[in-house]
Amino acid sequence: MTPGEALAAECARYAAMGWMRGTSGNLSVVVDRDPLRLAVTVSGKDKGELTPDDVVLVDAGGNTDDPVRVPSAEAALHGRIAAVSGAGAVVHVHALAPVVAAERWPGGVELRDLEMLKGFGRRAHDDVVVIPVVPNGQDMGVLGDAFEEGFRPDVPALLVARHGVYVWGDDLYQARHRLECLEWLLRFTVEVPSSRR
Ligand SMILES: CSCCC(=O)C(=O)COP(=O)(O)O
Ligand SMILES: [Zn+2]
Repeated sequence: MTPGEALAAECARYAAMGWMRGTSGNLSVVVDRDPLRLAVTVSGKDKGELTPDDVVLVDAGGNTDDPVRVPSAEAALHGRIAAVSGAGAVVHVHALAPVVAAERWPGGVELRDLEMLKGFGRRAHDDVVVIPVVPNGQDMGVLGDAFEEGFRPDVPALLVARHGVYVWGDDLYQARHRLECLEWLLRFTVEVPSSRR
């Protein structure tokens, strides 16, 4: 499968889950590590209807020399996450539970004692996972600096307040599995009163 085919297929899956409403969300895969180059989804299109041609090659700063396609407005944050974490794929969706969780716990969202933590690469018990939250903004350099400040190699996710969630992994499939488990964990956390958790 080409990067374009894989990105379009993953977008269709997330869109069907209601996590890419409107034209929201963007995905990327690393196609070269040195220098870093990523294939990222185009900006402003319905991500449930992408074709394999709707991807753009960008550098670590999100810049492209493609004369036609416009990369995601968030391509530079994908580049920063891939550079800092070593991830091979970065996914960003606008699912609701991550945004509600970030709103309630702007200092970071604590997760513990849940079996689904294993799907996020952590232990179900005797472990506390804190998902960092950064303020939203339109400057990807500022967002990237905030991400890097709170980066921990054992937490492959970032919540952007009033915006959405980023998750990454070795490839699109690991990123997807982590995202699906994290969304479940965050939904549980916002829906179940703290006295029951
Ligand atoms: C209604 S979506 C607003 C922009 C955004 O947050 C997003 O994820 C999509 O941006 P892109 O440039 O990748 O289409
Ligand atoms: Zn977004």
